[in-house]
Amino acid sequence: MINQTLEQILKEYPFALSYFEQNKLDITGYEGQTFEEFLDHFSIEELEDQAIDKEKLLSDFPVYIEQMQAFLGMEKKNQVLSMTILAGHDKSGNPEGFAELTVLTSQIISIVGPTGSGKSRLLADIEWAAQNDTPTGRSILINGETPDNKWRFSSNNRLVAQLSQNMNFVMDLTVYDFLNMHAVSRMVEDPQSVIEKIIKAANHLAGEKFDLTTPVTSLSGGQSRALMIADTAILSSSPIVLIDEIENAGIDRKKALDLLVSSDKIVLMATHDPLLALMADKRIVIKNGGISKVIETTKEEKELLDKLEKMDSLIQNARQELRKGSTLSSQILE
Ligand SMILES: Nc1ncnc2c1ncn2[C@@H]1O[C@H](COP(=O)(O)OP(=O)(O)OP(=O)(O)O)[C@@H](O)[C@H]1O
Repeated sequence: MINQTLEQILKEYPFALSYFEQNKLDITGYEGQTFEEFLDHFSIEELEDQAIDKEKLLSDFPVYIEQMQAFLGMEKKNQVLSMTILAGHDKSGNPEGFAELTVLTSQIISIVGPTGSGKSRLLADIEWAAQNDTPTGRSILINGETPDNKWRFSSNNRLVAQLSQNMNFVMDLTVYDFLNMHAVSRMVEDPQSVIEKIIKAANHLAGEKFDLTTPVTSLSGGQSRALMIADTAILSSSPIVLIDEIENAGIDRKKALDLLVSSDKIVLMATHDPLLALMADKRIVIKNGGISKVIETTKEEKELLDKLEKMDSLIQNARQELRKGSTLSSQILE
């Protein structure tokens, strides 16, 4: 907030105007400046004449905003706009090959590296919002600051939604019951329409269709994945989605990522799949437990991705034909 202009602050917190009024501060004409810049425009004489205590005004301001928010019942809950990883060290104790990495909402970051190199450890550091208290020594910032403890200790305010490879349901519910339970616990206004939206999105991702009456225990691996991704994108309050390998998930991976990104999530995925790795905006390369570098996906790689996607769809078609019991011919390459 301290870096926001007065105009931005008033847009977000209209009641801030009364703070300025109470303190007899006329901000007219200074809307494009920060509060500190505005206070800096007073001359020493003016500060003395008007008994303006700059330091106190600045430090009281966020407290006032917080108190007013709580009073008005509009506490900011899950507004995460960015996540920053501050470097730690690899398994041998050497510093990581980057200093800090900030990821914004709607960005996708892939994590690549050999088996056992520490991909899951990085995801776990993020999930736990590490504060130099895990084997890697990394720290995680949210919106540029040390995260509030609610992210670590509250079950309602989960920072991270994990989508892991195995999604085996053990409960005896229909898809409708499952979604309804989630919608009610999230206290959404119109559960019915949210449920409709999720099942539609899930079927858009899944190879074989299913409906609300299907018991969750009889969903295929791909269907349950699709359901969880749609549920996470549409109903979960967690701003960060961590995906551990979705290569063989039997879903349309591109559509799945598009859906998550369109819901303003920060998406990080550990993967060995070139298609997924290149769909990301950046990729983190892990070696020996440390991030050795962060690569921005190049224009050439994005062009290559187009070609790889075409090759991939040929393979998918071949797979589809085999499933149907067809005999394959070189025609599938056309
Ligand atoms: N910087 C580090 N310092 C100390 N231990 C680490 C570090 N990074 C990872 N480890 C440990 O190394 C082991 C392997 O890491 P991890 O399971 O994250 O690898 P992975 O890349 O996810 O492997 P896979 O691809 O097989 O899933 C874990 O026990 C993890 O806690």
